[in-house]
Amino acid sequence: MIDGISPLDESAMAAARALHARLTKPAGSLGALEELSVRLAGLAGECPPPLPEPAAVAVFAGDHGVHAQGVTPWPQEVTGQMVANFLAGGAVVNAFARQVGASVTVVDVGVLDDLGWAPAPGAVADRSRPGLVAAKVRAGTRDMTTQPALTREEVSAALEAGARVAFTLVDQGARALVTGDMGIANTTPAAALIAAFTGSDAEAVTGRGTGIDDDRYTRKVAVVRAALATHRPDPADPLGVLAAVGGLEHAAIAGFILGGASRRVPVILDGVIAVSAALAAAALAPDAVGAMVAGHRSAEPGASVALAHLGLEPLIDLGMRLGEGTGAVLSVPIVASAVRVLYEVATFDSAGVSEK
Ligand SMILES: O=C(O)c1ccc[n+]([C@@H]2O[C@H](COP(=O)([O-])O)[C@@H](O)[C@H]2O)c1
Ligand SMILES: Cc1cc2nc[nH]c2cc1C
Repeated sequence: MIDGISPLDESAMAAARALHARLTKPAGSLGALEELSVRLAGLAGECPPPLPEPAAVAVFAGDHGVHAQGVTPWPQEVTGQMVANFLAGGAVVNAFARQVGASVTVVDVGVLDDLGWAPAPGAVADRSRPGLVAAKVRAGTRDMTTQPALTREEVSAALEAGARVAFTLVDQGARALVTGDMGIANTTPAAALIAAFTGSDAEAVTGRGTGIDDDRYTRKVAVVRAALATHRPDPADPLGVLAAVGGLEHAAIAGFILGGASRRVPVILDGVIAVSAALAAAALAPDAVGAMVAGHRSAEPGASVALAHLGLEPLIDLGMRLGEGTGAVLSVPIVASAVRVLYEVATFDSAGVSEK
């Protein structure tokens, strides 16, 4: 899969730039949307590229051993409880997805709760619950302050689970993939991943997550710093970084991004968890960045550090810090509009509009 991720197609991008020059608008007047549509043409290898519809959100859920260090005020069981809420259609991501016509798939890669998947003794597990992909690699990570959060084998399994979800959604007709995450405490591994891949200081990339007071924030920065000092993760070894200080949803989202990139389908990134995973995906396959669209700028400081490292400008900035895929889902109509211009806008010639 990684070997199949190749650079953007230069001739399709040149065709999109040439088409933009003939459309009835001043050159450059659509700002970032112009370069986005050019990039999507390069990704698809054709101009115009396919409209990025329908979009499919995958919410990857996992729990975290580092929760024991007091990095979040929320109890761990909220992760599993929110999975149930997603499946019932009652979370913010469900409302936003309905607004833009996107599907929501929930993927358990590491929730502590068995979510009803553990078969009763002697019974065969019923894995057919709608909307939930049962792909638990293990029930939560280990505490990264005392040992590596994951083994390399567990990281590989989560990467593969994420890629499989991307392949399935594309096979089912999705033309844009949207990353979502749910995991109480997961902004701590996200910060550690961003520090490891960008070389930034722990304090510059650690934020307040769901919302924490100054005491807890100080502890959270110290936890990130201690984990990095203990494991000294090597950014040239992305699996090793994910194993040392990552999370199962972070690894699965990295695989999801790589899966989408290998199918040359745009992957719209949500907040700090998604962009920390994107750093791992880019370290594994640098050309995967061509498939990444930064849906929004999360309020978490690490998100901006990661986006700058990836060279991505987010489409919207509403001060959001929810996760679930919510910020990325809001950007789906913007991505679609960028492409629609290439199909529907008249040229100066066809519309009889004078050029300057
Ligand atoms: O997407 C973001 O940038 C984001 C920022 C802050 C919090 N979150 C969400 O909040 C949870 C993690 O927050 P915390 O404080 O427990 O680390 C997890 O479920 C994330 O989806 C998400
Ligand atoms: C209620 C709640 C909803 C969430 N959605 C994503 N992260 C979350 C964290 C909490 C605490």
